[in-house]
Amino acid sequence: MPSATASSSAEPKQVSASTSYLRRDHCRPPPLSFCSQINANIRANRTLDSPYFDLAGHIGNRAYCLHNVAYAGGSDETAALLDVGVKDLLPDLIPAPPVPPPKGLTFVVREGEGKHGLGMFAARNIPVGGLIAVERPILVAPYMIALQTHPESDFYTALLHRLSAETVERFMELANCKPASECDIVEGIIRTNAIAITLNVPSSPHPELPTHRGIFPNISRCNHSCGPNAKWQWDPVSFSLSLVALRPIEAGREVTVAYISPTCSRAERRSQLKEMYNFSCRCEICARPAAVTYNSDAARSELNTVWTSLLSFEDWCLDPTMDDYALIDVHLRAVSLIESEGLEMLDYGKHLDAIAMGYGALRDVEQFREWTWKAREFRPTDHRASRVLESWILDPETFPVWGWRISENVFRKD
Ligand SMILES: C[S@@+](CC[C@H](N)C(=O)[O-])C[C@H]1O[C@@H](n2cnc3c(N)ncnc32)[C@H](O)[C@@H]1O
Repeated sequence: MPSATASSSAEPKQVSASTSYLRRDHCRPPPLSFCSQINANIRANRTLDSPYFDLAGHIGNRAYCLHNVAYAGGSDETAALLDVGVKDLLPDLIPAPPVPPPKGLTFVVREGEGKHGLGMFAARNIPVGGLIAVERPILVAPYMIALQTHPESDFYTALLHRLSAETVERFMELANCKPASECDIVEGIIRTNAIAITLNVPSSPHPELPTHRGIFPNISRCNHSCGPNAKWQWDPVSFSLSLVALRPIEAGREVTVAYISPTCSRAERRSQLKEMYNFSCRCEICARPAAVTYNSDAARSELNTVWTSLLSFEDWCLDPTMDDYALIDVHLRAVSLIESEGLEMLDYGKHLDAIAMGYGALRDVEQFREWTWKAREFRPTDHRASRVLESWILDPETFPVWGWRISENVFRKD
């Protein structure tokens, strides 16, 4: 296993773009009982928004191809298993990432003290919003390919044959949390390291079509934390995944992401991680004493519903019977819970914006400036937004909803 890997040192061999088509009999539907089980799961999954999903129909209409993605001016290599229709919709040449990879060494991959195997560690101080890595996937496959009757591993082996020896070696060095009794090594590596990505293709009438999984040479090395200090950002146009800091990360600290939704209870999180990735989570949040965990579970459950129970800014502006601080207080509470739980991934920036906006609507110059500054600090790399926020700090009266909650309330109809 590599002991240290620089973000800028990956130089895989270039392979020419090519496509080969798989025989259609690879797409025979699975047995009925299996279909009903998958149908029930997909129909119940509200994020897929597919209440009438029919697996047999889905499989019957699918034909897959193996394809080497071609990148403009780049040396990255990606072997992809794609639905033929999806492949036809992708451009022949994928453009460069909108933001170039950070210059110099931002991380190293090494063993940590936590006995999590290898992990990513900050090689220098990284500010909030700082870019830690930008990478192209080594492999891409549809999220639903597990449903083929043809052994899944055959597809993956065919994909690996399309990559250079160095890239295959890097892939084979990735962690495998699956026992041999469950699947072969290649499939185990994919299931351990896959990150969900969405391709730029229309989702209707098959909402599951854009969803794929990608394996990344370094970013897949990130270990999990229930209070992660970084997040993934996938750009479907440039086929690139960025790793971005959610809090300042000191040099030498481990960079972590959340593999699962962090808003469920400690027990639920641990059971999901055990089932999906076969590990007992050793993150700082899980290691806290029982009394803290009790409050933490309650805080996460509250954060899970904060947006659904929230009144709108317009309603708050309109209703003179409502407390002036009703809306701001909800967002202040969310910010305090997020900070104590290390959950900046849960719309922290949106809560900061809402608080600043609320104080602006109340014409509270001091608080407006303070919270607009916090909102600006949370997204230092978004230069356009920073300029706008700075101009409002300098001259609050230029803020578009300045004073809307008081006196000449523009929403009030009477
Ligand atoms: C995607 S890999 C991460 C990189 C991996 N540590 C390596 O050596 O390549 C996922 C595996 O890392 C380990 N892991 C990740 N986060 C962990 C955590 N919070 N506690 C314990 N083990 C963890 C588990 O073995 C898990 O199956």
